[in-house]
Amino acid sequence: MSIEPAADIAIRARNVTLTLGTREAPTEILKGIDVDIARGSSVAILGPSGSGKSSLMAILSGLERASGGTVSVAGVAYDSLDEDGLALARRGRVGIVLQAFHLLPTMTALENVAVPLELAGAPDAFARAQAELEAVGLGHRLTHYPVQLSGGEQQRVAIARAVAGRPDILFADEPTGNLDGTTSGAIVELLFDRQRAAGATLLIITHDPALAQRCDRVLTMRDGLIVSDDAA
Ligand SMILES: Nc1ncnc2c1ncn2[C@@H]1O[C@H](COP(=O)(O)OP(=O)(O)OP(=O)(O)O)[C@@H](O)[C@H]1O
Repeated sequence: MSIEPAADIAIRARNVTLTLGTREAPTEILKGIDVDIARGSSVAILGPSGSGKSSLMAILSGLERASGGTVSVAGVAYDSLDEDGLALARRGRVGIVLQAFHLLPTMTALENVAVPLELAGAPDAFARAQAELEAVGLGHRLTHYPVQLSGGEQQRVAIARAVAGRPDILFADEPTGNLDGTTSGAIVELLFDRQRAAGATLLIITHDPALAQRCDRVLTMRDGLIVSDDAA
């Protein structure tokens, strides 16, 4: 079955399932997700703890393999059971921001942004990384190590790293979960700002209704399914 989506669709999922646990005692985490995400849109995923939000994002961002179904991300259509497809998705044009920042502790802020660019073959990796860090207000923290940065500053580095590769799609899993209220607000503004600058599609998991209202569309998950789909 071809799932090649129209050019205005950034993400297409069809009957995506995830089953974990043992053969004797399988647990259905995702029970058949169907969704199309429009290119350039911002979409929030809400839902109670354990409803499958992070699992869905892990599959759509290429970090995890689905048990069944098909996915097309950033123009790469693949069968989610197919290793080659997964490798393609990983090389695809996606950026990821996670709650726990996930910076490499032995690298400076500049290196954390530049090294992935270099590994991706960008010729001007350090210059681009510096420009991205300046864009997130960290031009004065280039040589600082993560341990020397505040939580908000670390998340800014993570956002700079995610957008530096000029992704078609930006995934954010509770990007403000480890930050205080004031810092959260600033990080959210920054994320939307960088999304617009990159012209990227933004998929964001949040427990914050105010943040969800900032998005074009809100999906709510419950028990492994999308149970509501609203324009915000
Ligand atoms: N590797 C795993 N093995 C077994 N169960 C898992 C595994 N990863 C996740 N789960 C289970 O899958 C369910 C969905 O988890 P997931 O992290 O996707 O939910 P979530 O909606 O993102 O929750 P939260 O808001 O708490 O982050 C949970 O019940 C979780 O315990």
